[in-house]
Amino acid sequence: MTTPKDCHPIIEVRGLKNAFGEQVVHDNLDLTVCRGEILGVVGGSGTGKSVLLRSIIGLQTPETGTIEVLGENMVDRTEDEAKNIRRRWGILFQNGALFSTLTVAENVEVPIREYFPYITPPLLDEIASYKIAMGGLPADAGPKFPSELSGGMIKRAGLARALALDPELLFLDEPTAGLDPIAAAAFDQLILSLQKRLDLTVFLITHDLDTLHSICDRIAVLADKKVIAVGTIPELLALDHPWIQEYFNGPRGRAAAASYEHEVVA
Ligand SMILES: Nc1ncnc2c1ncn2[C@@H]1O[C@H](COP(=O)(O)OP(=O)(O)OP(=O)(O)O)[C@@H](O)[C@H]1O
Repeated sequence: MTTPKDCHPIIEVRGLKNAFGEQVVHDNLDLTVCRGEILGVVGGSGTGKSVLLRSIIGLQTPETGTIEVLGENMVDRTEDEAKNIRRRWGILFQNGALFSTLTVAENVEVPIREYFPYITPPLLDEIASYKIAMGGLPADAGPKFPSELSGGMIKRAGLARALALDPELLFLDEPTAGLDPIAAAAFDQLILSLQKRLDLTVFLITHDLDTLHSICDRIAVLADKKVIAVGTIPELLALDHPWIQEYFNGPRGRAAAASYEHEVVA
C-alpha cells in the first residue's frame, strides 16, 4: 500500500496539521497523488476531507506541514504565485458554486476573462461553447441561468467552468451528491472519459461507493486525523480497520461491489 513505484507526484502533503481552536482535524497527515490517476478520498462525516481540499488549494493555512502541488509549494505563497498555480487546476465544488446572476456561458467565461482579459468576445464565446460541450451539456444550455438547470446540469456547468483553462489537475468535491443513480453513473463516465482524453489527474472527494468502484484508481481513507490507508479496493479490504470494513463490506458497499462485478462480467 505504498505509493506506486512509477508514481510522478502531482500533489504531495507531508506532516499536515490543521486545527480550529482546540479541535485538531488533521495531525501528521501524509498523502501523495500521482500523475494521471483518479484518487478517491473517503472518510466519515467531519473527518476533514473538505479541509484537506482547502489546504491543498491554499484556502486553508495549515498549522504545520508542507504541501506541494504541480511542483509548487502551496504554503505561504504570495497572491501572484497563488494566481499562477490556480490557473493550472480546475475545481468543481459540491453545489456547483455557479454565479446565479450569470448564464452558464458567462460562468464558464469568468476564469478565462480573469487570466486573459484582452481575449476577444467571439473567441471567448467559442471557447465557452467548446467547454460547455465538454461538460456534456447541449449548446442551448449556454444562455440559461443556473436557476433554469437541473441538479445534474448544474454539476456539468460547474465542470465546464472547471475545464475552462485546460487544467492539468481537477478537484471534485462530491460530484455525484444529490444526483439520481442514472445521472450519477453518467457523470462518473463523463469524468472518466475526460480524465483519459485530457490526461488529467483527479482528486475526488466522495461518499459514493459506485464512483469508487467504477472510476477510481486508488482510494485514500481519512480517519483518526490522518490518511490511514491508500490503495485499490481489494488492497483496502485486506486491512482490518473497522471503518474500512464497515464502509466497503456493509450492505451498501457489498451492493456496489456486486453491481460493479456484474457490469465487468456482462
Ligand atoms: N472554518 C472552520 N471553522 C471551524 N471548524 C471548521 C471549519 N471548517 C471545518 N471545520 C471543522 O472541521 C471538521 C472537518 O470538516 P470537513 O468539512 O473537512 O469534514 P468532511 O470530512 O468534509 O465532512 P462531510 O463528509 O460531512 O462533508 C468538522 O468538525 C468541521 O466542523
